[in-house]
Amino acid sequence: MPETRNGFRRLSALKQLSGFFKPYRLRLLLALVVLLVAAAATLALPVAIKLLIDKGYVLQQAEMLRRYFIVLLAIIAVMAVFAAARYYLVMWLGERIVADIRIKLYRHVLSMEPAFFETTRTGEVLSRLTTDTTLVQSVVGAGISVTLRCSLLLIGSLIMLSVTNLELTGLILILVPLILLPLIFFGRKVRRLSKKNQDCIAESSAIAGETFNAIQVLQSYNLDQFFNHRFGLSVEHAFATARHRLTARALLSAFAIFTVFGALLAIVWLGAQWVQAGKITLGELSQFLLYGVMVATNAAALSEVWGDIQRAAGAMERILELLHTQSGLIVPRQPQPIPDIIAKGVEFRDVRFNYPSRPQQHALRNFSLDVSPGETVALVGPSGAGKSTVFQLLLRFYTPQQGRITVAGVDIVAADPGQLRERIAIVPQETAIFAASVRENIRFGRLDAGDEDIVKAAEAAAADQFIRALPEGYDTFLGERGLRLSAGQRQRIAIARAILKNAPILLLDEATSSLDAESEKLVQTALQHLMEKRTTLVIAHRLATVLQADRIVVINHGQIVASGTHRELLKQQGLYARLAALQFGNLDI
Ligand SMILES: Nc1ncnc2c1ncn2[C@@H]1O[C@H](COP(=O)(O)OP(=O)(O)OP(=O)(O)O)[C@@H](O)[C@H]1O
Repeated sequence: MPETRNGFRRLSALKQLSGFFKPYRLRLLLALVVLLVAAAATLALPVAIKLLIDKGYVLQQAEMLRRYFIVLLAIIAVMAVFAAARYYLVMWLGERIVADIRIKLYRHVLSMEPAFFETTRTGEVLSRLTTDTTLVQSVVGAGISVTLRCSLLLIGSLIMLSVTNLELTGLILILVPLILLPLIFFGRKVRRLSKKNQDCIAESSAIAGETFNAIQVLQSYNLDQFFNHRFGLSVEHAFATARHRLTARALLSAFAIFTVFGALLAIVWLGAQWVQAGKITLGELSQFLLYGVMVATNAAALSEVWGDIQRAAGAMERILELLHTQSGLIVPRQPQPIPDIIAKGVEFRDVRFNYPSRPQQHALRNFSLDVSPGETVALVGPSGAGKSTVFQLLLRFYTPQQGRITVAGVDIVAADPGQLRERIAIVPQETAIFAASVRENIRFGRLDAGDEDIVKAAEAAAADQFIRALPEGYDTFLGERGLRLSAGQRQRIAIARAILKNAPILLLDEATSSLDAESEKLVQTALQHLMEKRTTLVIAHRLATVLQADRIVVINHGQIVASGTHRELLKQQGLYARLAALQFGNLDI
């Protein structure tokens, strides 16, 4: 029984759906009314048929017959109209609520701090956004409707049965569970087998996806035979599980048809004898049979939908867990405004920080750095020294455990993170290109920018020329399946984006990938434009950049170990001299 108890416990997750129903209370009420009317019409049908047979046919009264036919037609019309209205209203609610859940989930996930994405796999979040919400939709839409309708019809037809004939009702109450229990048992087995079948199909799709992505490697190593065999095995495995499922399903239908119709036959046989003996009328027997069928079909539908509801409750549980995850970023109630024109620059004062996932290891410690307005400071240090961490903290993706960071004299913890990020433009090492046109991709720097501003930004980023040479110029679609840009071109798009943003602070993570001399020159020119009159922090990988910087700060093990100009630092013969020799090669400048 623990599975059932667990099932009931899980159902409490579905209760939380009521909050999502709130804005649509009127529609919900209307759906319930429509549901009731449709159920009442369905329940009235056997009574009308009984009257038609007994009063119309048996008594051979033409006028009566016509009248009952009209009543029957009216009942059928009400059933049809209200069933359609019920379907539309209930399914509408399902679609609407799931759309609301999706929007809320996406908004929530987007507001999470980067630490959340370190511990949660993107695939998992995506699956909650798509698969889990679809499961919930099946319940909110069809599931609730089926449960309510079938419960109403089951109870209604049982009452009507007992009113019609108590003895036969007793017989039905014995027969229905006898038929249903094995059917439910078999049904579960079939469901388990179809899940297994789905998993096998998913596995073969995964193999196909993997090979299509690596098609060049696969062909160059002549691996087609190998993967043909592997894919074939996986498909055959899926076929074998499908065969199992089909066998079980076929047996299930044979059993269902035989038992259901057998039971009906038994009732008809018994009923026919009673009709002959004058115990009941023919109409009563027909009415009884119809209610009997209603009891059986609705009980079957309810048992079927129970599994769906449980699965949806599990999905809802996972969705709620995600919705209730709090972002670690604390936003002050009354944030201190950061002035637009930064007269005081950026200051790190005695900052100590370790990433949440590595509490023992300081990514930065005793870190103090002043960057004056308009100054360019180059950060240099070995891999893992903490250079990117400086950026992460300044953007307030994380909060330091000790010390403070101020921008224009305002402690960033007291500021609104949105406003803080408005004041900062970042050019990362790897440019994110979205599935949109070149123009839109640059516009992400400032969403309200006009087309002219975009072209100007692209010109300043030395990107205009290559963009115009693309098949559709600025309207060329970039992205996953779109045109591929070279590394240098991608960087210049990112620079154009940052120029368009026109923020007073610039964070620049220079790409380590080497560009050819021509692109290198273009990117450097673009960067010069970008750094003009901005307070700039740059993680430097190129000699030209360090030479241009007002100051170079050398970081090692999360601490500043030296600072000065290129020449000064070279003279000290310390870490910088060694790094520079390795990274920049020729130092005779
Ligand atoms: N998200 C994270 N979670 C845990 N530890 C991290 C995280 N990001 C960086 N670190 C660790 O913090 C330290 C500083 O990393 P950081 O990325 O700032 O170095 P870096 O100087 O930018 O290195 P590189 O030049 O290789 O990019 C490293 O030891 C790194 O392993």
